[in-house]
Formats: sequence, C-alpha cells, structure tokens
Amino acid sequence: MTTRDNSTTDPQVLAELGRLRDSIDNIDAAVVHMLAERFKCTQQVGHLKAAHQLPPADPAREAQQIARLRGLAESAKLDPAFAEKLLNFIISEVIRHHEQIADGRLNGDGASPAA
Ligand SMILES: C=C(O[C@@H]1C=C(C(=O)O)C=C[C@H]1O)C(=O)O
Repeated sequence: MTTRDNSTTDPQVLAELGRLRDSIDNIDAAVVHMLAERFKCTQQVGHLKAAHQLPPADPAREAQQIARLRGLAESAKLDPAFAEKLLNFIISEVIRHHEQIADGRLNGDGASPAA
C-alpha cells in the first residue's frame, strides 16, 4: 500500500478523520477514568483481603467474570477473545497490587501504584 501526506487529501475527508479522532480521544479518556475507578475499588479489595488473610487471586471469581464478559462482548459485537485477553491483563495487574499490599509494599487507595 502506498502512503502520502495530508496536503493533497480532500478537506472533507480530513474533517471526517478529525471528527472520528475527537470521538476516539473522548472514548480513551472515559476508559482511563473508568479504569482509575476500577483500580480504586480493587485496591480496597486488596486491603480487605490482606487484613483478613485472604489470597490475592480468586480464580473462581475470575472464571465467572470472563464468562460474563465474553457474553457481553458477543452481544456488543466485540471479539470475545479480545475481551477475555483485556480482562486477564487488567486482573493480572490487580493481583500484582494485591500481592504488594499483602507484603506491605503498597499503601493508600492505589490511584497511582508503585511500579
Ligand atoms: C478484585 C479481586 O481480586 C482479584 C482481581 C479480580 C478483578 O480484578 O476483577 C478478580 C478476582 C481476583 O483474582 C476480587 O477477588 O474480587
């Protein structure tokens, strides 16, 4: 496929591209805000688990979430395999935080966890 810069592209095409990118930027911002809220909740779960000697990971709960999310993805015409991969990626980070909390390496509400 050949590529070229924007200088000769129809202004209407560029306007449409700009409009779509504005929506993409809004969606990305919403995703970041929703993830931040999710991590605030999961940090609290991590502290609760650590205080009551519960394990950081709960595979049975994860299996339920994956099954539910795959169903939601299918209804929304999103690839269920992609939805599962994304959820697993997020959950693995949550479990890492929970292990840090249990080891006393992470405090606070976890809005910006240590690396
Ligand atoms: C948040 C929890 O801890 C872990 C993280 C999960 C998640 O991010 O959704 C789900 C299950 C657990 O492996 C939980 O047990 O609810």
